Formats: sequence, structure tokens, C-alpha cells
Amino acid sequence: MNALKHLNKYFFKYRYRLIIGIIITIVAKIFALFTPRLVGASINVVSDRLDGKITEEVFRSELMINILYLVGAAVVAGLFTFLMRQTIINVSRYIEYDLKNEIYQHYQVLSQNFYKSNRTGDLMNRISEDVGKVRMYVGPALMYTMNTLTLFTVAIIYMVNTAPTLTLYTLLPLPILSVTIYKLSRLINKRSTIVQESLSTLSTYSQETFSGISVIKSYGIEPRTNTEFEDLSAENRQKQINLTKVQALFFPLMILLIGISNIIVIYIGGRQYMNGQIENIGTIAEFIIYVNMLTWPVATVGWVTSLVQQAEASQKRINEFLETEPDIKNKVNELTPIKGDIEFKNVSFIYPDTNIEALKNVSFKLNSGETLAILGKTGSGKSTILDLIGRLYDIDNGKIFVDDSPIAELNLYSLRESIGYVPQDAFLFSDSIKNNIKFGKEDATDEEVIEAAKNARVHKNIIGFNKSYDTVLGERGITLSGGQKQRVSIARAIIKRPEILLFDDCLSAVDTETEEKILKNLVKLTKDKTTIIVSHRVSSAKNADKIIVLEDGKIIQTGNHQSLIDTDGYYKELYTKQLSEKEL
Ligand SMILES: Nc1ncnc2c1ncn2[C@@H]1O[C@H](COP(=O)(O)OP(=O)(O)OP(=O)(O)O)[C@@H](O)[C@H]1O
Repeated sequence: MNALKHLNKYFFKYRYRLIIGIIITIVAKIFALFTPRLVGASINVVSDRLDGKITEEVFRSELMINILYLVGAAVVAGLFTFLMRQTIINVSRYIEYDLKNEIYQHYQVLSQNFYKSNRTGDLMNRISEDVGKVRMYVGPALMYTMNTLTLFTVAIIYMVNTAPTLTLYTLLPLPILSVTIYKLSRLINKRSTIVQESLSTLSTYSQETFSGISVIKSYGIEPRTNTEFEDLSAENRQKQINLTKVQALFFPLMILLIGISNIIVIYIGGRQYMNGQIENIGTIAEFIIYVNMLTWPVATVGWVTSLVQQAEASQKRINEFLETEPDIKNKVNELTPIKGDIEFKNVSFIYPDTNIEALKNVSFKLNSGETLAILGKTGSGKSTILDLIGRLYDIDNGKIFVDDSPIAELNLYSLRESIGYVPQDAFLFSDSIKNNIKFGKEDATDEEVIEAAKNARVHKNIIGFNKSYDTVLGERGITLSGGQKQRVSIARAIIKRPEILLFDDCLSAVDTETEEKILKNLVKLTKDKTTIIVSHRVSSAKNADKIIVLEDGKIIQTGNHQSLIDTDGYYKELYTKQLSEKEL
């Protein structure tokens, strides 16, 4: 029960509702338990009349009173049972909501590395399925436990008062029922988990084939994917059948045990009535109803135990993530406005998960307002430099200064707030184009959105769509071309007017002519902003104040366009090659 302690704060938060819920449960059960007594009393009235012990008049009036009480008790019990669900189950929904928010907010704080070392499916499962299982502990498990406890306490008091020996015999099969249901529930859970896993494999497979449908079609491998899907489906079917087999045992088993208890009550009760141990025949009817009323709560003891075990396992998985500390922490509480000077001093960086040394002894200085272009072969460490400026990773060797302060001594949110980052693979949300651009600046006006789109040279494309800026992208809408995506992503960064702009090879899918125009706009926009452009093209780099060329994590050339084309090396070669390509 250790892991579940995490939920105590929520129980405390909703303590008043819970206490009310518990009181309501007790009242509901007390009223429900009037039924067997009243039925017993009614049968006794009938039996007394048959024996001629009471007159027809007394018989009628007593029977009528009993029936009225029965109806009254049933109505009150029903009403309170409704209220019981409305309070306790509602509390479980509130706690589910709080817990989901807590997990989601924690996910948001965790660093890049966390997302790389855990699969998205796993993150989703913990926030949905695991929270769902925990809710079963908070709601139904609590409710049924209260239910069973109250029912048992009250019923046993009534039963022992009426017929102590018969009570003993009646209760005898119930522990067997509870243990059996517990074992069965565990088996059901085990098989459900297997079914869930197989369903998740099936959906991952389908999802992947749907996303990659163009590759599947172009290679003509639909028959192969069909067969693979059929095999996975058949496996899933078998697992579902195995589950149904044990599920099918649940109710027959309960009915069997109720039947056995009923027979015991009739047999033992009948004998006791005949030899005078029990005074009234109505007691037998009363006990039969008790048995039927107690069976379900007893069965739930087994069921609830397995619910709690599952909730415990789920909460443990949730806690594992909640206890994960972010690798990158904000150490400064007050905001630290950023001007935009950036300096790398002998920075070396090894990716912790792959042990790849992406940067080796890199040094450069960039004053606020200057532009730096970084060139180099693929995998040479260009994007890593940008990631380090955004403090997505912390370094162990060397120093990074922003505005003369070590980067870790700046307020993390101020730092990231001051950066406009355009990643290599533009990611756009399934939302309107306007909202995708406004993502960079929530309160941007329509005019600002249009201006940013114009500067990124994507405005004309956008107004060409039927719904213009309200065109929805992604799964629910249209798909933009690679170059259009890149340009929307640029608009998103420039609308923010940040102090530092980082462009990670974000014009690669744009033709050189459009590239030229965008760069011209960027020169105007980034006049007083620190800008870093990562590129494979000399055309993107030539106007930069400084250029560095990376190879295998090391800086192999530094200078500006003119100085670098005057020197033999990577830059000059690239320039000559790209110039001749252009002439072709
Ligand atoms: N998140 C990461 N985790 C582990 N290793 C990484 C990660 N990102 C990059 N690397 C490795 O670090 C090295 C440098 O990668 P980086 O992305 O900085 O290169 P790049 O010059 O930007 O390449 P490209 O031009 O292809 O974008 C590569 O060997 C890469 O495999």
C-alpha cells in the first residue's frame, strides 16, 4: 500500500465529501436491511393467520403496515444508494482529474532526455490507463468496502439476534466465495493485461502502416501487411477467447455458491423450525434474503482486493515518473532579461544516452545583434550547438555564457523566452495556420500574423487555401509541403521578435530563389537580434558576420564569407561546387 500513499493528499483535499459519502453509505445499507426483517414479519403474519392465531382484520392491517414499511424502506435505501454513488464516485472522478493534471504538468517539466528514454506509448498509458486503475481504488473499491462493512455489521447483528446457529451455517460458504472470486479476479486481470498488450501491439502496427501508407503502396507490399495484420489479429482473438473463458465462470460460480447457501438455510432452518429451535417460519425467508444480500458484498471483497493490487501497481508506475527529476533545472527565481551575447569557451559535449561526443573544444563569441552561420557535414554537431544555447542539455566541459553569465545561472524561462527556434523538422500542430503561427506569440494580432507570414514568404501560399489563415493542418486538415511547413515554422519564430533567433537548416526544402528572398527579409528583421543560421548551403551563410565550419564536432574553419573563399578548405570547396550547380 506504500505507493498508494501518494493519494492521501487528495483524500484529504476531498475529506468532507468523502465523510458525507460514508455516512450516506451507512444510512443506505441500514434501510436496505429493513427488507428481510419486514419480509420475515409479513410471512409470520400469514403463518399466524393460517394457524388462526389472529383475526382476519388484524392480519389485513398488519400485512398492510408491513408492505408500506417495505416500500418506504426500499425507496429511502434506493435514494441513498443513488446519493452514495453521486458522492464517492464523483470524488474518484475529481481525484482522477487532479492526478492526470499533476502527471501532465510534471511531464512538461521533464527534460528532453526523459522523452528519449521513454516511449510515447508508455507516457500515454501512465496518464490514461494507470490513472484509470487508480481511480478504481479511490472510487469503487472504497465504496464497496464501506458497503460491505456496513452491510455485514448490521446484518450480522440482526441475524445473530434472530437465530445464532442458523447465522453460523449461513455464513459458512461465504469466505469460500470470497477467496474463489479473488483468485478468479486475479486470473481475469492477468488475462486482461495480456489482451491489452496484444491490442496495443495491434494498434501500434495499424497506426504505423496508416502513417506509412504511401511507402507501403509504392513498394506494393499490401499483401504482406495484410497477412501480418491477420496474424496479429488471430493472436489477439485467441487471447480474448482465453479471457472470456474465465470471465464466463464468474457469474455461474456466484450463483452456485448462493444456491448452496440457500439450500443450507432451507435445510438447517427447516430442521430448526421443526424441532422448535426457531420460533417463526418467517425467519427462514428473512435469512434467504440475507444470504442473497450478503453474497455480492462478499464477492466484492475478493474483487476489491484485486482492484487495490492493480491500483498499487499502477500508482507505482505513476510515482516512478513523478519522482523523476528534470535533468535541466531552473536555479534562478527572478527573471533575467536577455540581451543576446553568446560565447562558447572550449565546450565539449557528449550525449549521455549514446556516448557520442558531438562537440569537441568548441569556442566562439557572438555579440548581440550579430549573425553567425554554422556549416559542416551531416552529423558534425551543428544542431547540438543550438540545443546547448536553448539549454536543452547541460554541459560538463567548457563554459557557455549568455550576456556574460554562465548559461545555468540565468532564469531558464527567461532564456527560452528570448529564443526563437526553427527546428530542422518543422512541427506543426493539428490546428489552424493562424494558431500555429500565433504559437510563438499568443496575443499576436491578425496583422502581425500576416506580416510574419509575409516575411517568411508563405503568405501567398496561405491565402491560396480556401480558408486562408483558418485552414486546419495535420490529421484533420490539409498537409503542407515540406517547404511550406518550414516557412510557417519560420513565421512562428519571427512573430515572437526574440533576442536570439536559431534557424536549424530550416530552408533546406525551399528553392534557392525563395531562400534568397527570405534571407533578405531576415536581414531586416534580425538587424539587432543575435542570429544563428545552421545550413548546408553557402547561400544561407554568405551574409553572416561570422561563419564557422564544423567537422566531427570540431571547428575547422572560422571567418566571414570573403575570408573563407580566399582560403582553401571546406567552405571554398562548397562554394565552388554550389556556384557551379547554380550555373548549371
Ligand atoms: N539527441 C541526441 N542523442 C544522442 N545523440 C545525438 C542526439 N542528437 C545528435 N546526436 C549525435 O550527435 C552527433 C551530432 O549531431 P547533430 O545533430 O548536432 O549534427 P548536425 O551537424 O546538426 O547534423 P545534420 O546536418 O545532419 O543535422 C551525431 O553523431 C548524432 O548522431
